[in-house]
Amino acid sequence: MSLLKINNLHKSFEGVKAVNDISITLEKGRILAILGESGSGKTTLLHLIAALYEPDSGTLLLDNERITPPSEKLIAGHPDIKLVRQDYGLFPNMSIRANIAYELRYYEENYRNERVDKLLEISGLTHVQHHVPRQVSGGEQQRATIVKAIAEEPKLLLLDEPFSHLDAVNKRRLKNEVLNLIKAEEVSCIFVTHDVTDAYGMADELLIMQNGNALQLGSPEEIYRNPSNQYVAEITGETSLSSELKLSTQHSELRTFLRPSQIRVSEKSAIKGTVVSVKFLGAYYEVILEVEDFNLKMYSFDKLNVGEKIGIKIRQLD
Ligand SMILES: Nc1ncnc2c1ncn2[C@@H]1O[C@H](COP(=O)(O)OP(=O)(O)OP(=O)(O)O)[C@@H](O)[C@H]1O
Repeated sequence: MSLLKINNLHKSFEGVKAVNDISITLEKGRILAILGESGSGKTTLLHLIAALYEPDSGTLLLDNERITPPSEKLIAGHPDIKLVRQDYGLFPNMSIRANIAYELRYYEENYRNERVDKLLEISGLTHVQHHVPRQVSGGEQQRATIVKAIAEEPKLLLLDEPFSHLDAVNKRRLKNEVLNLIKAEEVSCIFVTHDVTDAYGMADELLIMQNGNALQLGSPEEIYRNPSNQYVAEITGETSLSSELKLSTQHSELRTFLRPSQIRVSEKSAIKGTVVSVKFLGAYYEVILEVEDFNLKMYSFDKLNVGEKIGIKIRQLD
């Protein structure tokens, strides 16, 4: 069942089309990532969904009811939609527990205490509940901000660059924790990011934006395998080659891009290449191979040597 329906949404600022004719449907319980580089319109779209910006045109429905735009309300926003901004938004002098309890201040005390206990538990913050925000880590602050936002059980949680402050290890950990939180609370979620690795493993759906336009919407896997153009291919992962592929008539059906993982060593293959460079990347090596007039990027678990001639096979992604 669809929770959010956006049709032909437009928003311009002084002639700049920040959001240009965007349509999205989000099913209940799903997680959508909006991916785009700086200035592509991600934050504007999030603010339109949160009813914090006035759309120029288009419709927004939550559970089949129109999301009332700011011009028709005294206070902008929607009670069932919570937006978590890039700054943490915690009260600095209140404990983590008090920060979360504040969201439930209008509820009866017993319910409030029980709910806060549950939120602390599912966010793994029970042990730091009496600390003020500066006494906890960045990841813990971010989790506290997110549980504050879901305290009142919103239907839709919007996260603006939720992982941008964190180093790689903490980012991986927080992604798992946020995913568990969202699933435990059965909340639907839209988050924006400029880094596709934030979306992989977390988002059910992915929207690629550029200059206010929606370039492609689909599952991360579909888009990775079948990007609609070179830009989408590049923003969703590494590409092996950026110009037209004319390696062999046998492969003429291949698209104009290749993923490094499509290229495999095959001694018997008629396609031969020379290793130009080898980079150690931890679990694998990144190898640049000169094939005919092209430089192809591929991955190898075995160390290859610069100057070595190898045969390669190109496989389809789907
Ligand atoms: N309040 C505003 N007034 C004028 N122009 C704006 C305003 N908000 C956004 N814009 C413009 O709209 C376009 C989209 O901006 P937006 O902040 O939505 O992009 P973004 O993808 O979220 O970027 P970032 O990743 O840098 O946050 C940009 O060209 C931006 O300069």
